[in-house]
Amino acid sequence: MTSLVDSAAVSTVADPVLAVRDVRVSSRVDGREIVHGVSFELTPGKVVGIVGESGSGKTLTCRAVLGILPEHFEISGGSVQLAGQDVSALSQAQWTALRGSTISAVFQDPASYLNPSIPVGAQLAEVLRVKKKLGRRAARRGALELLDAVQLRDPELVYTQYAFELSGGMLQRILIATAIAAGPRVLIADEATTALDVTVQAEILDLLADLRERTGLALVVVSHDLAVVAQLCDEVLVMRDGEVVEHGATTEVLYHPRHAYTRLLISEHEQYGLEKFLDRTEARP
Ligand SMILES: Nc1ncnc2c1ncn2[C@@H]1O[C@H](COP(=O)(O)OP(=O)(O)OP(=O)(O)O)[C@@H](O)[C@H]1O
Repeated sequence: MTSLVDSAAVSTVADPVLAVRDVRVSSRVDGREIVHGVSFELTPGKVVGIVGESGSGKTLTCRAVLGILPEHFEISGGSVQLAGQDVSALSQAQWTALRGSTISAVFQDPASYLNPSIPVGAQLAEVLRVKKKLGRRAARRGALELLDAVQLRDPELVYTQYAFELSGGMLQRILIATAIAAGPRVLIADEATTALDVTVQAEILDLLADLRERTGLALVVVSHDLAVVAQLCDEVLVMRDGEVVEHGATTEVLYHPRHAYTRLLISEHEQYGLEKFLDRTEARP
């Protein structure tokens, strides 16, 4: 049987799956620009991190890339190319088709994305029915396989459970399973581990690293936590007040920060044990 999870072949061609070029986001109400030009590229299996304090524009950047900006914001400059396609030309229907199957996202607070009155397995199976056009039995089988892939013990039991019966870490795994159900090439994780305790957070980060390794999934990891980025990302963008103040290889940015703001973020994180993650990053081939 072909595995749903492993079927996304790792491309050997390093064409970017996502190319964000000088993206600007402005308010439609007063024309004020809030995000002042963000650029980065993702090739298969690459992980880019976006860090910065609250309100620096990380989420608006992600929403711009996902085509889900709040109503009173618009992309006012630059371009987003997804799998070679300029997204500004997409209709709503085309966007709906791409979301899930090419680009997907997980956010903080997984419980709010699940229906409390339907077992989580049925919700996951529904995604497979809609997005992958699977029949009822194949969708159930696929859902169980995904629950297993996100390392939930006893997928058969979890399949039948409701959101309120599951811990935050389990719910986040289910959200990740849902997000990768249609085999996207890019996953945006926006503060996806922020609400979790440190041990569970580390497990979820390992899971994302494992998915990237096995499926070539490219990731955008948004976090106010530099340690998260240090653990997972090849490249990092540091944002402040809607501006990218520094962008480079993670080890460069974290070991040789050029901008005073990056140095400040690092010094604030030292008390939380950033060095531990930096060691891991350095050890990576
Ligand atoms: N729906 C919205 N309505 C009005 N202003 C918004 C909205 N979303 C974001 N903003 C404003 O845009 C700016 C950037 O916000 P954004 O959510 O992108 O920041 P962030 O870096 O993701 O912060 P956080 O870590 O708190 O999520 C902030 O000044 C914020 O107040």
